Amino acid sequence: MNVTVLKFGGSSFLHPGDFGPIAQHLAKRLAEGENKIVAVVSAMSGTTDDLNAVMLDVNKQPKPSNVDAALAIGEMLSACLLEAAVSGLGIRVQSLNGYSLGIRSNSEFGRASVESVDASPVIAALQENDVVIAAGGQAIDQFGRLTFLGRNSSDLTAIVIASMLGQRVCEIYSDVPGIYTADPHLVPGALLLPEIAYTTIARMSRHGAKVLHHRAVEYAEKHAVTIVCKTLTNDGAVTGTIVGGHGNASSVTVARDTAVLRCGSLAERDELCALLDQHDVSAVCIDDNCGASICILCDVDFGIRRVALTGSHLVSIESRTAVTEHGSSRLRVHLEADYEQAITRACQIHQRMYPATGGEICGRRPAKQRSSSLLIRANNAPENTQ
Ligand SMILES: Nc1ncnc2c1ncn2[C@@H]1O[C@H](COP(=O)(O)OP(=O)(O)O)[C@@H](O)[C@H]1O
Ligand SMILES: N[C@@H](CC(=O)OP(=O)(O)O)C(=O)O
Repeated sequence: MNVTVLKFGGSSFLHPGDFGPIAQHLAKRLAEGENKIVAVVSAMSGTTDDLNAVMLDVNKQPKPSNVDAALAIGEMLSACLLEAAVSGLGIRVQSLNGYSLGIRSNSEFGRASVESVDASPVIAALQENDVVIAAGGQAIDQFGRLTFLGRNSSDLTAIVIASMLGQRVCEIYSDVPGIYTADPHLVPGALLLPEIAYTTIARMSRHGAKVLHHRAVEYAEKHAVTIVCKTLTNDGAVTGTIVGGHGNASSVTVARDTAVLRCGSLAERDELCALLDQHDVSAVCIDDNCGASICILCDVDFGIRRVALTGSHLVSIESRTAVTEHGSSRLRVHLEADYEQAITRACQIHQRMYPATGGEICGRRPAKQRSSSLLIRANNAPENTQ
């Protein structure tokens, strides 16, 4: 069966009124001759954070399984709303969520990993309908409990579905047309990359380029799915970047709210680094005059929970923004306590990499942390410098 698989992220759903234009885009694609469509959706912008905050209002230490079930509601709602918008156009449509999608994960709540897939529920839904909407970022474990695949993981759901349906391409829509040499909302001179290799964007993503989820990219590479990054404009869909086997460029990434864990000893730090690596949590080792530390770059809450389970006696946990230079042959990571300072540094690095892009005023997002900076050594980087 020839199926078009697309994903719309939370940045596509700022208001309930945003579901209508996306439904119309799907209708247009069908009218132009496409056979069947699966549209994967994320929670509306801000919803996952809101759901998390509500949980914490009720219980400061909720059970991880409880949190996963609550967070999945954001995507379930988006799926229902897009289904409503599509059915309003007279199109046969059905929405599916983690309970009915056929994606099975392990039970690592908070950031579960996909273990197996069964395409038959999606295929059955496609036989009865022209459009199937899938709630992203969720699965069930072996006991039928809902699991959350991690922040920004709807990309992963889209790639998993494309692969399980035997499709070679997956379209990912966002508020930006594709992948740039830096976050275009923060660095004005950022350049759009027409193509990029899986490994390059996966590494950028692990260091904060949330435009694509690293696990989605890695799954796509393993299952030979080409990712086409797009954005929907008033004049239709625009393609920005093709993610496949080729394409490399220097870039700068910014990861906000990373966690710096100060450890009691070097040996403890190295053990914890190995543990995080084993659980596929991106982290870098830090050697500075404050002692031995680790910086967890993404899946931060999940990573901290894994560390806590070891009973390690951490000296402290601090929040930092990590700015990473992805050069042609090495990575260089800088930690900043002040977010604005981090953006300024990202702009300076980018300008050094691409002098022709000029020195426009950097993008600004509200400052959060007090100022200070650390220079670190990356455990998973070709070179660790300051
Ligand atoms: N290198 C980069 N290229 C493009 N966008 C980036 C990059 N780094 C960070 N971003 C950010 O990623 C955002 C898109 O990701 P996200 O907000 O998760 O979108 P969605 O909700 O559509 O999944 C962009 O708005 C941009 O600010
Ligand atoms: N619940 C996810 C939704 C998601 O995947 O986000 P997006 O597709 O907007 O990056 C999150 O906010 O983490």
